[in-house]
Amino acid sequence: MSSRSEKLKRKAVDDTKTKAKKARGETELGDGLRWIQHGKEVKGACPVIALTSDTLPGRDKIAGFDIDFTIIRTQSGRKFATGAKDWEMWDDSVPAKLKELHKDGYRIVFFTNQAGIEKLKVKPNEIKDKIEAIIGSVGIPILAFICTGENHFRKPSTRMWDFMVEECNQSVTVDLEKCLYVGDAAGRAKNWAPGKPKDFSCGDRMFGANIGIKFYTPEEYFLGEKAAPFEWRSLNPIDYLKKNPASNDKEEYKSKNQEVVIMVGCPASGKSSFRKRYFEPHGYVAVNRDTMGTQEKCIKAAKNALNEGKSVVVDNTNPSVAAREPYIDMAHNKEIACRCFYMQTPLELAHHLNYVRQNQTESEVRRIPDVGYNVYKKNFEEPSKLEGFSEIIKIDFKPRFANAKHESLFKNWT
Ligand SMILES: Nc1ncnc2c1ncn2[C@@H]1O[C@H](COP(=O)(O)OP(=O)(O)OP(=O)(O)O)[C@@H](O)[C@H]1O
Repeated sequence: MSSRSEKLKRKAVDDTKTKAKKARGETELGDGLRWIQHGKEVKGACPVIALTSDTLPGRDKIAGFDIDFTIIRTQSGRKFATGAKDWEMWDDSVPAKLKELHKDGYRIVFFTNQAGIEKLKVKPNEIKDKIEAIIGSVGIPILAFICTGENHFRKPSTRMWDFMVEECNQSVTVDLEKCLYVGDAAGRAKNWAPGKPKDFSCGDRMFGANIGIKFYTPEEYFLGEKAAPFEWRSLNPIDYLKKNPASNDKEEYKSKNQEVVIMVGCPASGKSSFRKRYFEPHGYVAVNRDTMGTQEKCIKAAKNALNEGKSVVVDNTNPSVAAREPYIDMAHNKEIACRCFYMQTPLELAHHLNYVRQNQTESEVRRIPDVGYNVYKKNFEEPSKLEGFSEIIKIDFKPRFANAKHESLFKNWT
């Protein structure tokens, strides 16, 4: 056989082996590195794709890095890469610095939010190929965790980190004091350095803070620049709790007489928690569109409960006069009182609670998107006694925690 046909044959065998490896989720990188999927699938997509290894020994020191505009930048100069090959090192110093960390006993780990995958704007293979190429070019084993959408694992949630230390570090305990995280989403304002644009978010800095490890921007870490000023851009949960310590009040809101209670408040302002705490234990029947499906079903359920002599609590956002009217009419027809409980939870806090709730749930239930808040704002009409309420009671938010996990999630930046 000619040497050319031998070469072709060898290449065909190699290609088949590579294909088989790829089909098994394995890479050409060695060290047992292979791609896995993690988390419950939603609409056919897994929330996390991860490059992990069962054979690499675990390490107690983790150096975490965001990828885009931290480890690499686009070669094209665009904001978003035009393909798997559109990248170059963010700075020439990056590979040497990563190698040095590796030599010093750190496990290098990439954590990247890639919501473009869920939006079908970017293919998982494009990101995977890019990560493999980066690792190949640095020449050390690196783990990688890709969050594929706006799900529970998205930074600044610590879930990708938790999964990495709990299940991908060969049971070696991580020493947070020695760990660090580097990312460009650091909350810096426009012109934080001459001509620099505003950071698109503060998510990387929050991610580091939520884990409880040191955080650096790429400029600080790779170029040795001084720390630039920044803003968190959302509720400061620790400060909030200092100013508003958790309460364990014994307030009572129930009525001795049959009545209709209408809750009013934006998404995640705490309405359901409130009615579960103060009304349901006293036999009030809750009607709620999220669980019942439609307004018609809520109205029917409310009528039935009232006819059985029970009190009813309408636990919807109820922003408008029109949304509240059918329930006020029901109360008037029955000649019973109708009270309005109007949540005063500030919007920024409700947004925070929206994320707390997402992180509390093990299921795939996600936070209410911004559009839910916009619809509420658009339809909002301040509740008034002229609508027929016997009383309007404004409820200030008081933190109360069901358990330690709830409290610790509340303390996370979101
Ligand atoms: N007083 C509180 N202290 C601490 N956390 C709270 C409190 N009230 C509610 N939360 C948390 O805030 C999140 C949202 O609360 P809840 O589901 O009660 O809001 P909601 O107004 O009923 O939301 P939606 O309108 O979307 O149904 C939950 O994670 C809940 O645990």
